[in-house]
Amino acid sequence: MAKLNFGGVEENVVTRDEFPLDKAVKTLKDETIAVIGYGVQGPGQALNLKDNGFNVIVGQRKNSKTWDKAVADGWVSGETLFEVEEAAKRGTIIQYLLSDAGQIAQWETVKKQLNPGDALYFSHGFGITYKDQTGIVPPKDVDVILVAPKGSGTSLRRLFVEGKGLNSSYAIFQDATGKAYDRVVALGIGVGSGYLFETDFQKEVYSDLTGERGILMGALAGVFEAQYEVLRKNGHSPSEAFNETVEELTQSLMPLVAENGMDWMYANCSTTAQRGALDWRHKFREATLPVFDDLYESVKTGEEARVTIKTNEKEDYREKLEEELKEIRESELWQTGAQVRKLRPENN
Ligand SMILES: NC(=O)C1=CN([C@@H]2O[C@H](COP(=O)(O)OP(=O)(O)OC[C@H]3O[C@@H](n4cnc5c(N)ncnc54)[C@H](O)[C@@H]3O)[C@@H](O)[C@H]2O)C=CC1
Ligand SMILES: CC(=O)[C@](C)(O)C(=O)O
Ligand SMILES: [Mg+2]
Ligand SMILES: [Mg+2]
Repeated sequence: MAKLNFGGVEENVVTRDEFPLDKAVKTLKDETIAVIGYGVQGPGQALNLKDNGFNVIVGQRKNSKTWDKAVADGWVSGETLFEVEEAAKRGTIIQYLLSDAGQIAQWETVKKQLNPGDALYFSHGFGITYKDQTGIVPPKDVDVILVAPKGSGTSLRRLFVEGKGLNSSYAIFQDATGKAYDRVVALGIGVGSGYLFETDFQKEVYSDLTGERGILMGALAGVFEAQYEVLRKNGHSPSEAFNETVEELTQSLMPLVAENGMDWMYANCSTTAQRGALDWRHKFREATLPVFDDLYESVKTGEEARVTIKTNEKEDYREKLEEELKEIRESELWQTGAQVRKLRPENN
């Protein structure tokens, strides 16, 4: 493990130089990795591990869309693709990648298949941290570890195919075998992480729930809508409002931030933009800080977990979700977006 300096703060991280892929493969050469669940993270992690030379099988409910997706991706029924229970039985490392609500529903089944010395792996601290609500309490004789890729499973796979990668956090909740560290790091490198930073299950879930409800998804969508509305009610066309709110951000400015930081993006904009943005930055920070404080509190008290579990365990969850996404998709803002995307030079 290396200590690296992040803006003046030292952190424990694991890099690929220190723990190369061949070392990871060697570490897990006698293990069978059972990836349980083939939704978003499942395919990304399972396929990356397989292509990196690990022994991988997939566990998924038969007669489901995702079973068919696994078959289409090359997993073979009875050889590398099994029902959840059978895969959990065969695995020595159980990657528990059902949806967080699905993990609650399947826990008794999976728990029965855990043998002493196995490793139970999560990509989220949710099940363990909110154990009072999830009932997920692993037996004492298994390792309990976490690798949480900081992004969608879709990006994890896409970037891997392009020879790039996402960063992930890793954590050890329980080290029953004395091998938990080697196992978790080998898996983190195996799923295609760039570097691994250390965390614990609680910090992972608190930061992740804050991030996705905040700037990564919730705040992003809300702030887009607010600015778009102000432009529209002041007589600007949909094209003008969308380009000035979304398109310029995703196509021009965020790639600059990704490449070289916020100051560099500012440096590549006009002096007029710089002056105004530098002033308004403070006002936006002050306006949103209390909302972020509320959000963090709601995560910490378990309220966010409660709401998530309650809605996600309903039978018609997927249908209800689709209705809400449809409302966004069919709004003027995002319909304009669809039209604008078609008109990008590379798309026509
Ligand atoms: N979506 C993502 O890219 C990310 C997800 N994670 C974490 O990874 C884990 C997996 O998440 P996703 O891939 O998004 O899950 P998902 O919502 O795509 O579902 C995964 C699988 O769970 C199965 N499933 C759901 N309910 C079930 C039930 N009651 N019984 C049996 N199977 C059931 C589905 O068929 C699907 O194959 C979660 O802990 C999540 O928080 C972490 C980082 C990013
Ligand atoms: C993609 C990711 O890391 C999220 C947003 O936290 C999630 O899908 O849960
Ligand atoms: Mg998340
Ligand atoms: Mg996340």
